[in-house]
Amino acid sequence: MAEIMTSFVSKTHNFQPEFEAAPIYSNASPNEALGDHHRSDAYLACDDEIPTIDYSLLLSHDSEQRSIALELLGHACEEYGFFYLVNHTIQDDALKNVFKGVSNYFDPTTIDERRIYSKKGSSDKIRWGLTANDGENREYLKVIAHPQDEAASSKPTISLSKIVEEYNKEMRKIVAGLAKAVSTNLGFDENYIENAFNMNSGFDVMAMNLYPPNTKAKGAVGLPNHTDPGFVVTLMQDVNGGLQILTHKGKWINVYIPHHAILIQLGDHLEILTNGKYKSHVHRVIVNNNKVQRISIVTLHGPSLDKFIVPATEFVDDENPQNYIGMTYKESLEANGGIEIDVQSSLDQIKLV
Ligand SMILES: O=C(O)CCC(=O)C(=O)O
Ligand SMILES: [Fe+2]
Repeated sequence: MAEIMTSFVSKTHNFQPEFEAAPIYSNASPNEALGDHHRSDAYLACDDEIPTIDYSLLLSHDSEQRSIALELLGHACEEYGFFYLVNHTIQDDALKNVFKGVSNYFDPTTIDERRIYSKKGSSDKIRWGLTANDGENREYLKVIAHPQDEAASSKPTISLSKIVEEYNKEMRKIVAGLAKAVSTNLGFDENYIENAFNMNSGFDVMAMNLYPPNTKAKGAVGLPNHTDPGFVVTLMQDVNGGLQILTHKGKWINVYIPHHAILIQLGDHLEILTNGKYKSHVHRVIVNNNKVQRISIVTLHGPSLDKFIVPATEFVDDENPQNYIGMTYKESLEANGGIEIDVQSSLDQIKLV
C-alpha cells in the first residue's frame, strides 16, 4: 500500500503542469472530461436518458403542477432509483466556491497534511484515502457533516469545515423537501420519511472525491461497483466524465449531469423501508477516457445512527413478504466489518432473498 501511495503521490506532485486542468465547476457538458483519443471498449455504457425532476414544482402551490411533478418523481424512484434535480435552491456562486475550496484542499503539495486522516482505528471520525491500482484510482476525504455533535469531531482544515457546514445546511433543506415529496408519493403524510429515519438527527457523511486523469491512473476504474447506504445520496461534480449507473433492467448508462443540477440516488435504507419498492442501484466511476481530473462531492444522507430500520408494514403482505431484516443504521454500517465513517453498503447482509 505504501508503495502504491508513494508512486501516486510522486505523480500527483507534478501532475498540474502535465495535463489540462479541469475547469472548476464550469458549464459542464457531455464528455467534458473525455479525451479525444481512442475509447476503450471495456466498461462501455450507453447514453440513455435519465429522468429530470423540477424541485420547485414539487413544492408548488399550484396543485396541478405539483401533482404532475410528484408523478414524475414517483416514476423516477420506482423505475430508475436516480434522477437529476433541477431548479433547486443552491445558488451557482455558492457551488463554484465549494468546488474551489475542495480543489484547494486537494492541493498535491499538501498531501502530507491529509495523510493524518488515514485509517487508524474503529473510532475514526474522519477518513482520507488514496488508491491507485487496477481496482480503484481516487483520492478522497470523508467527513461527518451532521448531526452537529458528530460533525464536531470530524473537522479537517478550518476553511474546508466551513464549506462542509454551509454546503450541508443547504443540501439538507433540499433533502427535507424530497423526503416530504417521497412520503406523499408513498401514500403517507409528508412527515413520514422524516419520522421513519429520524432525519432531524440524521447521520450525513460527505465524501469529496478526486479522480486523476487517465494518464495518471493505474487502471480504468476510478471507483468499483457499489450501492450506498442511507435515504438518498446527493452528488455534484466539477466536470462530466466517468460516472456510470447500472439500471434495474441491467444496462450500464453514462451520467452527464446538466449544469447546476444535482444527481439524486436512492440509498439502501429507502429500499429496506419500502421493502424493495424503491431500490438503490449499483454504480461505478470509470476514468480511462478522462483527459482531466474530476472532483465529485457526494453526501450520503442517512437515518439517525440509533434508528431501527425495517420494512414498513404497509409494504409487507402475503404477496410481498418481508425481504430485509431490521437493524439500526449504526449496525448496518458496521455489518460488513466497516465503521460508521466508511459508510459502506451492507445490503447483502440485510437482504433475505
Ligand atoms: O464520484 C462519483 O461520481 C461517484 C462517487 C460515489 O459513488 C461515492 O462516493 O459513493
Ligand atoms: Fe456511490
